Amino acid sequence: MNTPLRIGMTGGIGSGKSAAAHYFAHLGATIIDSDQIAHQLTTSGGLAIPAIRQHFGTDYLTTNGSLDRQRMRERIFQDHVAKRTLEAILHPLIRAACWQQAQESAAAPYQIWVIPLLYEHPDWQENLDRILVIDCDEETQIHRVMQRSQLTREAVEQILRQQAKRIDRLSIANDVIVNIGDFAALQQQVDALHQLYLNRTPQNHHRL
Ligand SMILES: CC(C)(COP(=O)(O)OP(=O)(O)OC[C@H]1O[C@@H](n2cnc3c(N)ncnc32)[C@H](O)[C@@H]1O)[C@@H](O)C(=O)NCCC(=O)NCCS
Ligand SMILES: Nc1ncnc2c1ncn2[C@@H]1O[C@H](COP(=O)(O)OP(=O)(O)OP(=O)(O)O)[C@@H](O)[C@H]1O
Repeated sequence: MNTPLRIGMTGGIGSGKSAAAHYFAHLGATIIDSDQIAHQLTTSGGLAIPAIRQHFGTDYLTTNGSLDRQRMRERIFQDHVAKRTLEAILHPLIRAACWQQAQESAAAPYQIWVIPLLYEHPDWQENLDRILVIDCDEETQIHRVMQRSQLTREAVEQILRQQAKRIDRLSIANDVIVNIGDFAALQQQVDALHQLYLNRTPQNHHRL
C-alpha cells in the first residue's frame, strides 16, 4: 500500500486552521489534529495528567481531575519555564498519538496534520511532504479569537507574542491559504488544494 501524502498545516492562533481542516475533512481528507490530541491527553484520566500533577501540582487540575485549561493558559503564556515544562510533557505524547492515528488511517489519499507550532518546533517537520500555512493578519486573528472566547485583547496579544511571526511561518510554506475573507473564500482555496493533493503522491513530490 502507498504511504499517503502528509501535509503539515500550521498557522497562528485564530488563523482558521480548524475551519480549513473541517472543510478538508468534508472533502475526504484524514485530519490529524495535535490540538485535539492535546485535549484528549489532558482530560480526566488522560495520559499526561500524572506528569502534570507531578510538575505543576493539583492546583492546575480541576475537581474532576482534568487540566484546568484557563489556569494553565494564564500561567504558561507569562512564564517561559512553565511553558517549556508543559511542552516537554505533552509534545512527545502528542507526537506518538499523531503517528498512531496516521497509521490507523493509512488508506486515505492524503493526511492533513494540524500542528500550530510547526515553525517553532522544526523537528515536527520531519516526515511531512508539504507544509500548508493558513495566513491572516494579526488584527483579524485577535478579532476572531475574542469573538470565539472570553479572552481579552491583551490576553490574545500575549499569546501572539509567544508564536512565530507571520513572515517566518510563511517562509516554510509550500502552500498558503490567505484566510482574510469569508468562509466561501476559504473553501474555494481548500477546493483548489484538494485537487493538488489528490494529484500528488509522496513518490512524485519531495519537499526538500
Ligand atoms: C495552554 C493550554 C492548556 C490552553 O488551552 P486552551 O483550551 O485555552 O487552548 P487550545 O488548546 O485550544 O489552543 C489554542 C491555541 O493556542 C495556541 N497554543 C497552544 N499551546 C501553545 C504553545 N505551547 N505555544 C504557543 N501557542 C500555543 C495555539 O495557537 C493553539 O491552536 C493548551 O493550549 C495546551 O495544553 N498547550 C500546550 C500543548 C501544545 O503545545 N499544543 C500545541 C501542539 S503543536
Ligand atoms: N473565513 C472566515 N470567515 C469568518 N470566520 C472565520 C473564518 N475562518 C475562521 N473563522 C472563525 O474564526 C475563529 C477562529 O478560527 P479557527 O478556530 O478555525 O482558528 P484556529 O487557527 O483553529 O484557532 P486556534 O489556533 O485557536 O486553534 C472561529 O470562530 C472560526 O469560526
